[in-house]
Amino acid sequence: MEASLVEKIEASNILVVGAGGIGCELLKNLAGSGFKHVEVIDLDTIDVSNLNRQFLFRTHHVGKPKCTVACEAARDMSPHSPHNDPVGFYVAHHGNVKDNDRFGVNFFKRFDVVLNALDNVDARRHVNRLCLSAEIPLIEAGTTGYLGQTTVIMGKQTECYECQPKPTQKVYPICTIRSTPSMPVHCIVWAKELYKLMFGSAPDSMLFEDEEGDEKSTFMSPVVDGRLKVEEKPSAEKLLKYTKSVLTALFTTEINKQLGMDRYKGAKKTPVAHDVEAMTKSIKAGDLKPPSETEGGEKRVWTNEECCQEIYCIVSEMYTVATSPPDIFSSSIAFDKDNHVAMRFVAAASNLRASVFKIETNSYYTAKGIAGNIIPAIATTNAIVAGQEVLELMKILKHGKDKVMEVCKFTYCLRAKTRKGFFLQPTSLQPPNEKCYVCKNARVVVSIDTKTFTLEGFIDQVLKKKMSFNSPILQIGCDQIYEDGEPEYEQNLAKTLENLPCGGIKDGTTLVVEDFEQDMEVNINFVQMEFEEEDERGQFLIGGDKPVAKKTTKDGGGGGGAGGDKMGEEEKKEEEAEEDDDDIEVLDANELPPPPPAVTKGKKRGREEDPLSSEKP
Ligand SMILES: Nc1ncnc2c1ncn2[C@@H]1O[C@H](COP(=O)(O)OP(=O)(O)OP(=O)(O)O)[C@@H](O)[C@H]1O
Ligand SMILES: [Zn+2]
Repeated sequence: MEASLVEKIEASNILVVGAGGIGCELLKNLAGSGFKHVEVIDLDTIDVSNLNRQFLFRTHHVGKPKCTVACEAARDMSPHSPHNDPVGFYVAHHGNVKDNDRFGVNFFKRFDVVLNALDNVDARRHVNRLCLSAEIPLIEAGTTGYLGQTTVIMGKQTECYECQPKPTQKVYPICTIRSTPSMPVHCIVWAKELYKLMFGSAPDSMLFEDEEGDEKSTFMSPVVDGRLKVEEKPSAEKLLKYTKSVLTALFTTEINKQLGMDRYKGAKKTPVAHDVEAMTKSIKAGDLKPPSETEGGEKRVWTNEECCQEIYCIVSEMYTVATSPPDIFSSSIAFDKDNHVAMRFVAAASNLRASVFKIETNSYYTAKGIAGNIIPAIATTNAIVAGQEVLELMKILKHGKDKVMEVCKFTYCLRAKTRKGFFLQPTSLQPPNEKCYVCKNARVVVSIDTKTFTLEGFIDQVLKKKMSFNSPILQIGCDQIYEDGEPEYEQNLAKTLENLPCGGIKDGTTLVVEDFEQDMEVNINFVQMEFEEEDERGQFLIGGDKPVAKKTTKDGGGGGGAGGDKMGEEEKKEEEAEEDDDDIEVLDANELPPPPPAVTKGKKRGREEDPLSSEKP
C-alpha cells in the first residue's frame, strides 16, 4: 500500500453503524487494514443465535452490547496500540442511531466516511439523510442469503439511498393461494389460514369464500361445521373421524369439485386428489405418536401418511390435552412460526396440499424457514460485502470525496456466475433522481381521504412509518399546525385533516414538513381521494408527480424517489393489484436490502445482464 494512503487510513475518522453480521466483518477489515479512529453505533446486545456468524462474539459475551465487544475485539486485532493514539480508538456507542440527542448531524460531521452495516430500511434511511446533511460519503451494504450489494452515496453526485423506491412487501393473490398454488410458499400460506380456520375463531377466513360469486364455499364447511365440542371431551375415535372428514373435504372433495368445474383447463399442472381413506388406513384411534417426534423427524420430509398422522395428533392435542394456547376457537389462535403445534400443523397440511398440486414437499425445518420468511444469513456473503465496503472506502480516501461518482462502484454479489464467469458485478453509480424528495427536495403527492384521516394517523402512518421522518414539524402556509412534544398542538392530533386549523388539509393543499433532526424539508401536495369500500379505509397513496391510479400500482406507478408507493393500513393489496385485489399474505421484506434497480441493457448501470434474473423471487 502506498505511503500516502497509509497516512490517510491512519488519520481518517470512520463511523460504522451496526455491529451485527456485516459490522463484525467490517471491524475486522478496518482493524487489519490499519484504521485507527473508528467509532461504532449499535443498539443491540449479543444473542446466542448471533454466535455462528458474528465471529467477534463468544458465548461469554452473550447479553453484552455488540458494539462494545466488537470494538474490544477490533482493538486487539489492530496493529496499533491504543496507548499511542487513544483518542477515538475503536469507540463503542451503545444506542439507536436515530437518537438525535446523541447522534445528530453534528455528531456525523466529525467523520470522514460512514459505513453502514444495518439490517433495516428505516435506520438506513435515517443514516442516509444525516450523511446527506453532513455532506459525507456513505458506504451502504446489505445481504439476503447469497445475494448482496455494496454502494456508495455522496450527496449531489450519486443517487441517495431513497432515490429509488424500495421493494414492497410480498403479497400473494387469494386465487393463487386458494386455487392455483405453484410454489411451496403458496401451500404454506394456505396451511397457515387453515390452522386458524380449524382451531381459531375464523369462519370468515378467505379460505371459506368462493372465488367466483358471493356464495360461501362449501369446501370448507366440514372443517368448521364439523368442529367437535371441547367440553364434551371427544373420544379418540371421534377425533380420528373428524380428522379424516377434514382431510377428505380438503384434499379429495374440494380438489375433485374444482376439477369438475374445469378450473384447471390449460393449467400447467393439473392437481390430483388424494385418496384420504387409503392414506389414513393405518392410523389407530388413540395412537398419538407424531412423526415430528421421531428421530430426525423435523429434518426429513414426511410421507403423506405421516402428514395425516401428524394432523391427527395435533387435532387430538388441541382438543384434549391442555392445548397450547388453551383457548381453542378464539381469536388468539393465530399462526406463529414459533408455536410448535402450529408449525407442525402447517408443515403437514402444506405438504398434503403440495403433493396434490405436484409441488415440492418440505421438511418441518424448511417449512418453518419459509413460513417465517426466514432467509438464512450467510456469513460468506456478509464477508464479501464488508470487504467490498472497505475497498470503496480506500478509493474515497485515495481520491477524495469529490470523486466518488468517478471512482466508486455499485457492486452486486451474485449467486450464479455472470456470463464472464464472475460472482461480483461492479456497475457505475447513478446520478441523483430528480424526483427524490430526500436529496432533490422534490414535491411529494399524497392521495388520501382528508375527510376521515386524522392528523395523528397521518403523522404515524405516512410521515413516520412510510417516509421515515423522526420528529416532524408541520406547516400549512406560514402557520405551524404540529410539532412533536409541543402540548399546544396536541389537540390537533384527533382532528381530521380537513378540519385542521389554518384552512385544513384538502385537495390541493400544500403542507410543509420539516425535520430538524434529519435536516430535511419536504413539500407535500394533497389530492383528496375517497375509498368507498370499508376495508380500504385508511389507505393512501404516495406518488411522485401524479397520484397513482388504484389497481395499477405494481411498481409504484407515481415514479421517482417519492416512492410512488401505494400504501394502506395493513399494506395489503400491493403487488398483485392488477391481478387480484384481494391479497392476503404479507411477508415481511422490509428488512431486506433493496434489490438492484431496473436496468436498461448496456445503458443504465452499464451491465451485461441482470444478475438477479436467475434468482427465484
Ligand atoms: N436503529 C439502529 N440503531 C443502531 N443499530 C441498529 C439499528 N438498527 C439495527 N441496528 C443494528 O444493526 C445490526 C444488523 O446486523 P445483523 O442483521 O447481522 O444483526 P442481527 O439483527 O443480530 O442478525 P439477525 O437479524 O440475522 O439475527 C444489528 O446488530 C442491529 O442491532
Ligand atoms: Zn435521493
